[in-house]
Amino acid sequence: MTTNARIKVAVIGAAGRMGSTVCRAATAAPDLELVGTFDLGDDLGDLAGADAVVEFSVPGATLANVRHCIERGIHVVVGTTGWDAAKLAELRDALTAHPGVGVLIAPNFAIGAILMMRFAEQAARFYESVEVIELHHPGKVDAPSGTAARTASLIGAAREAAGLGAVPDATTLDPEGARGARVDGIPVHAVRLRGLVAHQEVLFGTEGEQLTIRHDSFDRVSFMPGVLAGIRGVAAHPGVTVGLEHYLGLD
Ligand SMILES: NC(=O)C1=CN([C@@H]2O[C@H](COP(=O)(O)OP(=O)(O)OC[C@H]3O[C@@H](n4cnc5c(N)ncnc54)[C@H](OP(=O)(O)O)[C@@H]3O)[C@@H](O)[C@H]2O)C=CC1
Ligand SMILES: O=C(O)C1=N[C@H](C(=O)O)C[C@H](O)C1
Repeated sequence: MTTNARIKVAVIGAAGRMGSTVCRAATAAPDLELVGTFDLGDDLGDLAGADAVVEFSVPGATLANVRHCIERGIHVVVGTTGWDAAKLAELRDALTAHPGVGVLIAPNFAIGAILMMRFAEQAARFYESVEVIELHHPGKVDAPSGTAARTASLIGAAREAAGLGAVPDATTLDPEGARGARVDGIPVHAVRLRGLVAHQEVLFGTEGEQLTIRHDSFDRVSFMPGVLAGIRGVAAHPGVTVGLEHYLGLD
């Protein structure tokens, strides 16, 4: 009888809302072994000999943490937000010396959120108007959410490919910024409300009809199947992958 070795996993940001949930999920998974937990101020060292690290910290710290892993040849599954084009370029640069290392950057690990982004991308070319509303718990430090930014970018690219122009909007007077942020030309609005976890609506409009695509994460366990799929798949995906959909056959 052959027994497969368990994947050794360490978690950075382990004391946080997501990190602590990942620790429980990894401990419960029979094919994973939680070997190390790290948080702010801890020496990451050799990350307790982990094969793969899960990183859920803060946007200002994630690049340095991921670099630390890459330099030690350790695969990384990243959920932390704030990965703009400049940070991704630095990451790709760091990986050139470690071509066998896999890094997954996933703006959202919930399967429904991944499908929401895909459906929004598909719908984009059919509608003149679109707006993204993201709604989160008030402990969230970044706005707009990584999911909303990614959704808007995907919609923006799909609109451009379809030859659609700017979304119609006659606003010329908005001293308080009531029309929200713009990401790749798409209006994005952020709500912070006690009691919420992570939610998003994508509103599409054209003459005489509206399409609303909505996803709700009511509990952080919603992210765990995706995180575990990331841990199990990351070694087989060397280089940088943005979006768990590429591990799920959705690309
Ligand atoms: N991709 C996805 O599916 C999801 C992504 N997220 C993202 O994950 C990130 C974390 O979210 P959440 O768990 O709610 O946040 P929390 O604030 O609850 O957790 C972050 C943890 O990281 C710690 N931390 C801060 N700085 C460092 C550092 N330099 N090194 C290691 N740890 C550090 C914090 O410590 P301290 O509190 O002492 O500062 C805290 O314990 C956010 O960017 C969020 O947007 C969240 C949910 C799902
Ligand atoms: O901070 C959160 O909670 C979440 N962050 C991610 C984001 O910014 O998109 C994913 C999810 O929305 C929960």
